[in-house]
Amino acid sequence: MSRHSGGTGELPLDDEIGREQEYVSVLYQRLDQLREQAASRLTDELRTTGGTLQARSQRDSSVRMYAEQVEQLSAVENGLCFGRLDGEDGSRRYIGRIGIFDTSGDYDPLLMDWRAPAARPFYLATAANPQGVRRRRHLRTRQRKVTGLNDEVLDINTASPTAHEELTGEASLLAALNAGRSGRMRDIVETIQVEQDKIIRADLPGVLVVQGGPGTGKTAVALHRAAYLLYTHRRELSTRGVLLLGPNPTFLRYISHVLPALAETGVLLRTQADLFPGVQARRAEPAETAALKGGAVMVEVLAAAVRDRQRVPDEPMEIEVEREALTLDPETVRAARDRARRTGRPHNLARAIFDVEIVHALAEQVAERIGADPLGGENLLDEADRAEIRRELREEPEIRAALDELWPVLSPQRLLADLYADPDRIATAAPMLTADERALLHREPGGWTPADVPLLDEAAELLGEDEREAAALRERIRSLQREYAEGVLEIARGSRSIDVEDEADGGEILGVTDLIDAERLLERQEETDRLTTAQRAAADRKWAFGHVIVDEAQELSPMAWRLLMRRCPSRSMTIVGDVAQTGALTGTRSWREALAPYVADRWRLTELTVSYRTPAEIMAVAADLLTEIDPTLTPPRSVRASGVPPWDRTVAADRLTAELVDAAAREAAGLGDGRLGVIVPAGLVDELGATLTAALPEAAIGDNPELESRVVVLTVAQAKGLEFDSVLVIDPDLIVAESPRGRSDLYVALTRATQRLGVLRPATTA
Ligand SMILES: Nc1ncnc2c1ncn2[C@@H]1O[C@H](COP(=O)(O)OP(=O)(O)OP(=O)(O)O)[C@@H](O)[C@H]1O
Repeated sequence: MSRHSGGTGELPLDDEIGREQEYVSVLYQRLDQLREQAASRLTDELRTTGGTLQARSQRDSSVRMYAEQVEQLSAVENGLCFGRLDGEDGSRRYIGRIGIFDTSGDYDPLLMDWRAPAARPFYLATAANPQGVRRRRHLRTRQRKVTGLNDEVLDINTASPTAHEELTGEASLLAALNAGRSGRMRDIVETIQVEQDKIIRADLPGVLVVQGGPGTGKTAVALHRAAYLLYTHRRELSTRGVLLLGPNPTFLRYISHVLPALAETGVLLRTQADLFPGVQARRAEPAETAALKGGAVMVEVLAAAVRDRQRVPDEPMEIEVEREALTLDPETVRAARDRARRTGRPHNLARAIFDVEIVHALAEQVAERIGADPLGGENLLDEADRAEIRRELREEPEIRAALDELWPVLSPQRLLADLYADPDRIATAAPMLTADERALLHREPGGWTPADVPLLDEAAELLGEDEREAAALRERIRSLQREYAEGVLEIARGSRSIDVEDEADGGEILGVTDLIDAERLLERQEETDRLTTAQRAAADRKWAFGHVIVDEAQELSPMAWRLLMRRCPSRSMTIVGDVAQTGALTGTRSWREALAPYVADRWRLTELTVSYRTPAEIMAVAADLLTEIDPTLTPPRSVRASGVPPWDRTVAADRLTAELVDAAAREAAGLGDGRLGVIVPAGLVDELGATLTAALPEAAIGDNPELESRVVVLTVAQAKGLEFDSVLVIDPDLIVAESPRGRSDLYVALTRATQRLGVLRPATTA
């Protein structure tokens, strides 16, 4: 394989770039036309009023379609076209982020979507297996300008002996890997590698596990797979949606630009904390409590907690109805409870049965009293009279209060808050836990933790939906619709629309936002649901996604797996993670164990083996640690060396802060346009963060730090999945000591750098 970063051997480089520029300029002209068309159609649709219900519904779909088109066409502006394939048969195909056709002629493809089957040789063709390709060309562009190109001629006879045969587009790949980091993840669409492509394009059905060491591109692959699946299975997935679950909000922000840049806006990005609609779980709690709540034992605890709310009184209960005393004895209540339980319905739905039984028993008492024959004959009331008595009793406030006390209708939040707040309730529901464990569950109400979310979901299943839940869903949908309507207007305003031109021409046509505001647009959309699938899915706890992708999946607890499986009854899932990086106590060390309860052994394992992030010098340090974590695990192979050996310095404990400030300032000065990550023990983050921000005002710190800052101070939990050009790891021994899976945490910390790593440790005084 021969490669040319300059000329192609056919034309001088400048001429070749000039020719590519002509082609790329045509593509951008077409992109502009398409965007303007979509924007003007959107504006037209928004102006349309009235009509039949069907006409309105049609218009609403058009509004959504054109709004999405405008967004997508704007998102692919950068790097629209990045490659070219020259076939052995003389054919030429340009590859890019979306497909563009020549509508003036025969609908020839001007640009082929990278996900189209015919674009695949761009990623797979090698000199040994050229797949009909003579030459692969990578085009480099800045904004709309072609700035360079790299060619690979796929000819086994001229293949360079020094080239890595397993890498495709090596020069472009290395350029991407060595580029400074920006604090936002970038897509890898220009340089996807063979082992990654196979995962991205794997079949939709079934559970696919992607195991790979740090920096092997798991997150990148997960995101590109989402884009590929939406393109290839658009019809199935556009109605059910795709969920991508990530470990924390900082991580989601880090990856949030990738899918839009691939023209895909339909994927719902969420953390576990956000998976119960209406709850934002931001409360903190100790790792042991979270671990306990994540354990499968909580299924039993919650079931018992629900049963505990179905009460049988110890003594007969007196209920006064219109100055007459009725009595509910424990046997009657027990019989009603058993009957309601035997229906197998969720608690809130079984309440109706319980009510019928109790009211029936009380009505019999009333009937006995008022229908008794003074002559000692049969009761004088017939069935119709008794039915009337039951109807009246059901309306009696005293009786309703008694029923509410014995079998209250509960929301998941109520059940869980009451349980946590009361040691007696915990003791009744959790006899299988130790006293210490039970004490961990006890807490005052006020907010939810991420570990509570799967429990709320479990509780919702046990309790069943009640009217309030349905009403809350309607309200959430309405508020989302309002946001959506505002979003559409933003797009119409932001796009280059005909309104502006018309006005410039002195025309009288009003701009779209003069004609309608978000509230009115919302009203017009009331009858039909115009939300995107992702938005509706986010609002609805029971939504069944078409595909679920989990990143950092090793962190999920058994309770979180249960929740996720409920959201994906089709079991079409991509599970991405690294069992060597597990930080959570209830996280998994074995995919088999985690998945067995749901799919037995019906899942496929794929592995990524090459680290694109971590240079060989840093990987060697991490590999030693990996052997300590689990000698059977193999570290990934680094794709490159940086030539910079990592350093590891021990300093006097009282000098740690000063040395950190010096090292951070030194690293920051040499960063160029890159980023520095300072990873510190959770127990020191406030103290060291404060010192560092005082010395380096550009440093960011906090629960959800700004990753685009040049220097970011974070804990390992926050750094999960992220990367920086240069990384400082502070007090590794404390990182190990303070966390339940300490060495795995340190492994994560040591593998975040793309170029340079330094470790600072305080000397022990012993
Ligand atoms: N084919 C590729 N071309 C260019 N860059 C790539 C490629 N594959 C991976 N990378 C880059 O390597 C880095 C690591 O990728 P990613 O974050 O997806 O790895 P990961 O396996 O999820 O890592 P971790 O387990 O540490 O979270 C990213 O900067 C990503 O863009």
